[in-house]
Amino acid sequence: MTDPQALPAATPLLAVCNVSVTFGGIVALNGVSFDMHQGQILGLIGPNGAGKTTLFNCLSRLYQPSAGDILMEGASILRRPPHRIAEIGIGRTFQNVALFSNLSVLDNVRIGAHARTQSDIISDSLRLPGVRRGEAALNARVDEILGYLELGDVAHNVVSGLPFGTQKRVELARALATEPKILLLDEPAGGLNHEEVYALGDLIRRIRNDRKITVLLVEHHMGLVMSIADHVVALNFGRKLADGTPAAVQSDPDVIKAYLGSKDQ
Ligand SMILES: Nc1ncnc2c1ncn2[C@@H]1O[C@H](COP(=O)(O)OP(=O)(O)OP(=O)(O)O)[C@@H](O)[C@H]1O
Repeated sequence: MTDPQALPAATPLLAVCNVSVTFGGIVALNGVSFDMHQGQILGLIGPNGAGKTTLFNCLSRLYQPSAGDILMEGASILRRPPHRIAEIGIGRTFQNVALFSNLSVLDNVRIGAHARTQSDIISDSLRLPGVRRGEAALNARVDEILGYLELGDVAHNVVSGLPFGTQKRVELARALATEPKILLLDEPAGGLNHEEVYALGDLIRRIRNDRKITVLLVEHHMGLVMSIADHVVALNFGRKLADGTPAAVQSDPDVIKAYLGSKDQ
């Protein structure tokens, strides 16, 4: 967990600084900047093609910006490969659920927890005392998270047989098992019904409140974003259009115009 005391008050947990991304001739992001502070839920919105996924992919290190920087606790993350972002406290979920579908819920969550262990193959195979202690701590962490997300009853079920909404919770559990400081959620409401979206909003808020995890939410479901975000950043055509409280962004004339000109809700 981030200790807010550890950072100077003015240092954001995450800073997106003038980030641009081009694909051939297409400018997907054009000089986008914003800060995220510890404990915030930040909603990233914008009509189709605005650049949300591109930015999300830069944060999770799948894309490399052509200009600009992304700082986590003041240090650039841009030389870090995607499989090493968990080490610095960035966890993520995927739009269409990316679990090991033939493995159990428990094994999927253990894989997330392993991303944070210090063990290596030699000490693992020798079963050194430090490894055994690490395993016990890992098992306790996984059990706690399964309980927290009410997945205990399906812990030994194979993921592919579970309803989509449950699979999404397993993905969240796997991301939480990496003990993130920031959780990046890519359209978590996609494919969920009304009740499930409501429960998801409640869960995201609880995760922030109970576990002190900062959340970045890329989401088309405006009701969800506006009900749980403390801060909203709106993009359009790769540029930042607005940045402020949900109420301020929702009533921003440029945001209204961008949405009225699109097929989004
Ligand atoms: N891999 C890629 N190659 C070429 N162009 C891309 C690529 N990814 C995104 N783009 C383009 O970059 C722009 C931003 O796309 P992006 O997917 O980031 O928008 P978005 O806001 O996530 O849209 P949506 O809400 O529809 O998912 C669009 O013009 C898109 O066509």
